[in-house]
Amino acid sequence: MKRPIIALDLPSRQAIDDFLSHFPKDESLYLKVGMELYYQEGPAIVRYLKELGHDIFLDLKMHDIPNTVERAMKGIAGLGIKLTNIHAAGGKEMMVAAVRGLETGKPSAQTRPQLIAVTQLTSTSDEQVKEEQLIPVGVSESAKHYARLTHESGVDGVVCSALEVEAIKKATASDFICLTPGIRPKGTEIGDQKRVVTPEMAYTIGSDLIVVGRPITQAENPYEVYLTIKKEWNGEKSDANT
Ligand SMILES: O=c1ccn([C@@H]2O[C@H](COP(=O)(O)O)[C@@H](O)[C@H]2O)c(=O)[nH]1
Repeated sequence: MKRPIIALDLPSRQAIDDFLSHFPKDESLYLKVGMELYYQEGPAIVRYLKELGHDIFLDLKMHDIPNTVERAMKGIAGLGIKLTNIHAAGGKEMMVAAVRGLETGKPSAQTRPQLIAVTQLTSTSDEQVKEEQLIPVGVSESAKHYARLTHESGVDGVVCSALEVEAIKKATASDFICLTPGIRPKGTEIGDQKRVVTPEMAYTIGSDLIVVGRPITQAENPYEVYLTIKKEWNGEKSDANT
């Protein structure tokens, strides 16, 4: 069964321990360590979560000059993470350098972590793309364009909204990874996200991976909500939908 990736947008190891105490100890989770946690706890938090038996998506969204990104990727390639990311807006040269950094930095016995690039953040609206980024084609076309550049750079996939998955796979390849945040079960608060779908829609559309944060981390019973989302994301009817 596919696992939704849980975004651990929490401030400390103590907060993580409290959160994970809601889950059975022997359940292996796919966890996202993002900027909030990594900037507080550093690489030790990744090693800690791995020791507990979890898989890690290290979401640092690197966006800098190619040399800096290559060296940073080289540094994280040995952490044993499954997946990490960059911003496609950094350009092809930067994306190629990121892949090279992961390849040269990985321990020889390991496969390199998968790399994906953010196209347009799921918190970005069509208006914002047109008015603030001065991209007249709008958010969906812009996301598709960045996905093409990402594919041409030898990167494994993209972060996009599930709303763009079909067009992106058509423009790249069916096995090009589409990871989609902006997941909101029916009736939950959207917050700052703009391009959202339910877990069930993400399943129907064909997202390869979904990331869910606040609907799980801020729930009264996180494990129950996690299981409901996991069911829907695997195409099973959940009680919430019957
Ligand atoms: O386009 C993007 C890229 C990354 N994210 C990250 O996903 C989670 C979503 O959290 P929610 O609480 O479910 O909104 C968060 O960690 C973001 O940094 C994204 O939302 N959109």
